[in-house]
Amino acid sequence: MAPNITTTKAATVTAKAPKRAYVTFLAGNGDYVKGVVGLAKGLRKVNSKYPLVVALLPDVPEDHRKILVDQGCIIREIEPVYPPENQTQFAMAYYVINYSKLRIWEFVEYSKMIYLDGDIQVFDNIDNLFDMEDGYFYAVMDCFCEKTWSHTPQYKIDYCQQCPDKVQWPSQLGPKPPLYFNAGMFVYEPSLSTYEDLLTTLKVTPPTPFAEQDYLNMYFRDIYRPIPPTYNLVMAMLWRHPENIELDKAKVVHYCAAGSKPWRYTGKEDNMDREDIKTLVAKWWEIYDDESLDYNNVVASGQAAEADEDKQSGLQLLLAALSKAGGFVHRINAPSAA
Ligand SMILES: O=c1ccn([C@@H]2O[C@H](COP(=O)(O)OP(=O)(O)O)[C@@H](O)[C@H]2O)c(=O)[nH]1
Ligand SMILES: OC[C@H]1O[C@H](O[C@@H]2[C@@H](O)[C@H](O)[C@@H](O)[C@H](O)[C@@H]2O)[C@H](O)[C@@H](O)[C@H]1O
Ligand SMILES: [Mn+2]
Repeated sequence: MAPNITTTKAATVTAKAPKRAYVTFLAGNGDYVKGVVGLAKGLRKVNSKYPLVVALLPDVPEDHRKILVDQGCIIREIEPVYPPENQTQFAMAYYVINYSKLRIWEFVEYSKMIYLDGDIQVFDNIDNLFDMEDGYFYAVMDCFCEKTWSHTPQYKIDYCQQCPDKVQWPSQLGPKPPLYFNAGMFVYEPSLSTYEDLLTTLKVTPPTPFAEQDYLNMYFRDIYRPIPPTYNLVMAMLWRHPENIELDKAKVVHYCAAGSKPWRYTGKEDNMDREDIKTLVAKWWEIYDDESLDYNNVVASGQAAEADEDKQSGLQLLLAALSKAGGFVHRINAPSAA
């Protein structure tokens, strides 16, 4: 029921709500900044209630930082984190910088955060994930079928957690690997004690091909809870396990397959000429190119709407005062009695 013109002062003082935010990671002076701009605009398009924090390495240039601030991002410079000296061949050489993601556990001004890679786009609102039960690490299960996994026993025997009944795990290989998540998207709670322990444990953990993704899976294996693939569509699932995917239900798309980064897309790599990939890349560019989603335009249009609202409410106040002077009070905005 709409209030009449007299208003009452809010008497209650609300307790400070725990702060929540999305967070991503940016390194280097290359084109991943486009991924982060796209992510910031995508979160705005789905009307997320929470800001996007960008944890960035010192090598991110000033002009890229300004682009991100102009898109409403909160930028936080972090120091790199390197794994112990090792001879490991990472699945991708640049994965070594991904250990720096661990710094986001230090952002304890936030009670809960959702980490999203810069090559992720959010096409539907996922703010609900912040309300999941505390004390767990939530992420989507990965797939072992791409050749990036060729170093693993599961790849060699054609075993994948996405279809555990296809190939039985042979007992001679020891226990079946625990559920394994993709570290491009996860829901977590920043904590200084966890942060310190992550860095201390890293010093004595030999690095492995999927770098911080392997490490996070090892570290959080006891509190990891899988969430549906709608929250992180790992691109290779489209051709590896289409039976597990409902593309039109994908809320979050992870452009992690080789050649799928929208801002570098040529369509030449394996699987990149698929119609669904072309559509997903086009959907990413639609958001990236949409100027109405630019932070400054959204603020400006919000200010215009506010000014218009003020004008409207000023007019209504005047009308009400006039009608009161005439002996009766208009109920403002009151829906006409049915
Ligand atoms: O040169 C780089 C490489 C990686 N990243 C960040 O690290 C994340 C993980 O790398 P990537 O997504 O390429 O790994 P993938 O998911 O494709 O294995 C990226 O999404 C970016 O947020 C970056 O900022 N600059
Ligand atoms: O540093 C290791 C990276 O490992 C993961 O990417 C992989 C993984 O998804 C494989 O399963 C795919 O086959 C592969 O294409 C993809 O690059 C994370 O997405 C990324 O954030 C980061 O942790
Ligand atoms: Mn990624």
